Amino acid sequence: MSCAHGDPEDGDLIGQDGKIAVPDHVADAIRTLIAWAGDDPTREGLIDTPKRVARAWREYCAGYGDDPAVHLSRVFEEVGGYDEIVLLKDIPFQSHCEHHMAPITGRAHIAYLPRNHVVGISKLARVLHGFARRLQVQERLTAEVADCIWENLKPLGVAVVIEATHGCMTSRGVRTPGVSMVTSRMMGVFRDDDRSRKEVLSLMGMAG
Ligand SMILES: Nc1nc2c(ncn2[C@@H]2O[C@H](COP(=O)(O)OP(=O)(O)OP(=O)(O)O)[C@@H](O)[C@H]2O)c(=O)[nH]1
Ligand SMILES: [Zn+2]
Repeated sequence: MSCAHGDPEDGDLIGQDGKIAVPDHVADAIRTLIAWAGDDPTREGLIDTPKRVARAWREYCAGYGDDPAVHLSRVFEEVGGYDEIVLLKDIPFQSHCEHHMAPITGRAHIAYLPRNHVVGISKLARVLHGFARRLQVQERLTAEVADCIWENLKPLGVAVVIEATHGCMTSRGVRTPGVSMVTSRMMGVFRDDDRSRKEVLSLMGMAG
């Protein structure tokens, strides 16, 4: 599948402008929402908005066309005997909550303890984005990233910590800006061994 970056997927029609053609029923749904929100979808500034919104949502949700495990299929074994933690820290990401389709904006720290091979470091961020570009809850996003690395790299340990703010809490509902949600998933040695967990949390800049 090809949609990791919001590119057209198989079966998408491409319009004369080279962009994904938006089906009428999708544009109609967005027009209905604009009218329900209180504006006039036929006024000049909003005429093309349904198409823009539809394409934006295809981009926000490009992860549905991505199989994150594929990013972990190429591994390197010549690492000079390196057998310590590998950590990718402070990876910014954007997702959308499945309850309100509001933005989730945050940072992830992803670590693993290699067994006998490593993966190209950018691939950890690709796995994160593959799951983040879907409708999510933060707990599931955290678990999916950790499970994907665990199952595909078969390392000795995986640790994923995500800190994020939820638009559905800041701009609506309880309207409480400035709070972040922290979730973590520890597997293998990071779950079973206190010292390993403390070490990885300390490398992540979190009190172990
Ligand atoms: N656990 C968890 N909750 C989330 C996440 N994203 C959004 N939520 C929460 O999902 C809940 C949905 O609650 P509901 O009572 O069904 O919906 P609501 O009436 O819109 O709730 P309010 O946001 O409190 O106005 C809210 O408390 C959100 O803050 C997430 O990633 N994880
Ligand atoms: Zn929400």
